[in-house]
Formats: sequence, C-alpha cells, structure tokens
Amino acid sequence: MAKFHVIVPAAGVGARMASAVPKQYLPLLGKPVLAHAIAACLQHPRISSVTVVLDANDAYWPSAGIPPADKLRVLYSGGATRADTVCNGLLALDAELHAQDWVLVHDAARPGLTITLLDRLLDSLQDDVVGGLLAIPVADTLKRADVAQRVLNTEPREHLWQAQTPQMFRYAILRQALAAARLNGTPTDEAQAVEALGYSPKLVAGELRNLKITYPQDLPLAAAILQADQQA
Ligand SMILES: Nc1ccn([C@@H]2O[C@H](COP(=O)(O)OP(=O)(O)OP(=O)(O)O)[C@@H](O)[C@H]2O)c(=O)n1
Ligand SMILES: C[C@](O)(CO)[C@H](O)COP(=O)(O)O
Repeated sequence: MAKFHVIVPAAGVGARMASAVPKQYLPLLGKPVLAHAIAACLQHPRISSVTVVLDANDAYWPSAGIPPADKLRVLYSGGATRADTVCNGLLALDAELHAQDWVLVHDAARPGLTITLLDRLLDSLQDDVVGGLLAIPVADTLKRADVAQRVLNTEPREHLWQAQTPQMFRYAILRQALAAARLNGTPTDEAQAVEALGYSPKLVAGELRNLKITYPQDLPLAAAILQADQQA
C-alpha cells in the first residue's frame, strides 16, 4: 500500500517579508511559523514521515524550540530555489520511497494547514494516478496592469485557481518532473513541473486559512485565524 511522506522546503530567505529572521522562524502565537506549518502533518495518523529541509547554514532551528518527534527529520540541504530544496529532500529519502508512494510538499510558510484539509487532499487523490494540490478559486475581478500601474484590461477569471500546498504527487512522477524542470527553468510549484511532463494535476478545494506568509501584513492575519481556532 502506498505511503504518504511530507517534505517541507524551509530554506527560503523570505525577501518579500524583509524580516530580521527568515519568516518561517517568526513567532506566531508563541511558536515559530514553521512549527504551526508542520503540526497537522505530524499529528496526522496516515502521514508516515515529515522531512524539513533547511538551508545548509541555518542557525535558527536549534533554538526554535520545535520538539523532536518520531516521524520528524531535519536536513540541512536546502538549494538555491524551492525546486532545488525539494529535490534535495527527495534525494535523501530515495532509499525508502517506492515509485507509487505519495510525496506531499508543504510550504514552511503556511501555518494554517489542518487535519481536515489534509484528509480532503488524501481522500481526493489517493486513488489518482498522478496527484494534485490544494487550491482556491479566484474570487476577485482580475486586472492586468501596464508598467505605470494603469489597467490594460480585465482578465476573465473563470476556471482560475490560486495554488496552495500541500501539493501531492506519486514519488516517481515528482522526481522525474523536478529533475526535468531543473534543466528547463525554475517552476514556482511542484504542479508546474508535473504539468510540463504532460500530466493534469487535480485541484482540490483548499481554504483561505491556509494562506502563505509572504508580506508583513500576512502574519497578523494568520494569528487571527489561529487564535479563532484556539477559542473555538
Ligand atoms: N531556495 C528556497 C526558496 C524557498 N524555499 C521555501 O519554499 C517555500 C515558498 O515560499 P516563498 O514565499 O517563496 O518563500 P521565500 O522564498 O522564503 O520568500 P521570498 O520569495 O519572499 O524570498 C517557503 O517555505 C520557503 O522557505 C526553500 O525551501 N528554498
Ligand atoms: C508553492 C506556492 O506556495 C503555491 O502558491 C508558491 O508558488 C510558492 O511561493 P512563491 O511565492 O511562488 O515563491
């Protein structure tokens, strides 16, 4: 039976966040963002392992206070791009993964993932040949801008979705896709690399709460969402 393994690329510098420490280590309700991001995966009974891939020179993990766990492992082998970081994680797991096993790639900067969202993803995709990703349909009117930030035109939004993570693919397909993508360009997510092989990943309904911390204003939003959970 195919197993479910999680890789968490956590080697980014968070340039758009422009904080003193990388955003995955910023405090969020008393714990680093990264601790929230991996919590649901660690708790989920169907997830076999969670591998966090840090920058080779990461100096923050030892003092981040993230407790060890049986299925948690930490690698200091991040790459120059997210795709490189994920590839390095896959390489380290190669000996224990089978071609049909599932790999879920989840951003270290998405602290709002829940067991419910993971269940939805796993249940929707476990019998799929390829895999897919959490995503949410675009809800606003879309404008294309010129260089002066004036509207060129309004883009149709039908059938447009915003990609989230986890992105879940069969190990053999993901490995092949990322190896090819590294030669041909830099995909911004795993699905893009898989699409380039000619596959059509399935979109599974995500939720706004699974937002990515990208800009400073995202952190208080995430805090409000998680605080509401604690009060519920
Ligand atoms: N070389 C890289 C670049 C990104 N990431 C990870 O990929 C995820 C993507 O989120 P993103 O917002 O792009 O993170 P950063 O690259 O850190 O942010 P920025 O683009 O603003 O620098 C994050 O978990 C980030 O740590 C990574 O592991 N290795
Ligand atoms: C993978 C991703 O989270 C999907 O939305 C996102 O593409 C990664 O971050 P970036 O902002 O594209 O670098």
